[in-house]
Amino acid sequence: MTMTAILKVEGLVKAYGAGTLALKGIDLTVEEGEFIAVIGPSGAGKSTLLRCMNRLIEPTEGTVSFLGEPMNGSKSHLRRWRSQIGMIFQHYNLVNRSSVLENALHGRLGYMSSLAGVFSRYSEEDKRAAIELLVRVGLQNEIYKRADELSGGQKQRVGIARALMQKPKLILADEPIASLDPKSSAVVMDTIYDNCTSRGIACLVNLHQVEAAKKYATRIVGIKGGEKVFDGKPEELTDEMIRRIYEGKEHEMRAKAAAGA
Ligand SMILES: Nc1ncnc2c1ncn2[C@@H]1O[C@H](COP(=O)(O)OP(=O)(O)OP(=O)(O)O)[C@@H](O)[C@H]1O
Repeated sequence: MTMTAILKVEGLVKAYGAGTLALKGIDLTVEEGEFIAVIGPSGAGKSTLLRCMNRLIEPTEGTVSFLGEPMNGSKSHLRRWRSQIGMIFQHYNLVNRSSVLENALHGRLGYMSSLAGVFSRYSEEDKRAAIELLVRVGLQNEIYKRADELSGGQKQRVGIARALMQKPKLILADEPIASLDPKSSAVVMDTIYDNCTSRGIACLVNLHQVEAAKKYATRIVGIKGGEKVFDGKPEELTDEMIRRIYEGKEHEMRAKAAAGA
């Protein structure tokens, strides 16, 4: 049986202005059911890669295809594309003065007409689904609180519920636990992992923490200086390879591995 590629990146190059070549020709395919961790030192290009995948950043060269279809750059295509890819951010990107429930419902915006979206006219079905998801991520007592009343770990779980509300085929998470303490990090990673695997959602997550990558990922991709230097199973990621990926920035890896342990 051949697996369907969810997302395919070919020859991806990103230059910021004239000076910085952040990605130097990356090829990467995300298959159905995969939970991929992208690791690498700061400045390696992890965020740039993920943002090119969702077209938050325009690649300089190369193609990105989603479910076999290359992104054509039109507004309607971009809208449809983004509605099927859930995003989870390091700093949560919630609307602070809105309720937890409203923030989760924002995941439906990509599927609504602009007018219904402007007036937040969510269907009863969407509201029930949002409440169900918020219960599932452990926020049953926070549903009507304002987002800014929550702890970091709780905010990130709202971010997860919002992404799941899109009923996405793929979730892209950009350092989802970089701002969290170890205990909240574990809860957030468990929540992402359980929900993606039980719903058949592929996931690609940028992580600083090598330990967390090894614990959750079905596949690990190592990025260094804008190039893919490792792509394999967690058990194939040797200490020597980890040293190579973080060469010259070992302090970062150790500090962050400890935080993720
Ligand atoms: N908007 C930008 N303008 C110019 N250069 C940028 C911009 N964003 C990123 N860069 C540069 O591109 C390179 C890759 O950055 P990127 O943020 O993708 O790395 P990263 O691996 O995600 O790092 P971190 O773990 O610190 O977030 C770095 O050299 C960075 O300085």
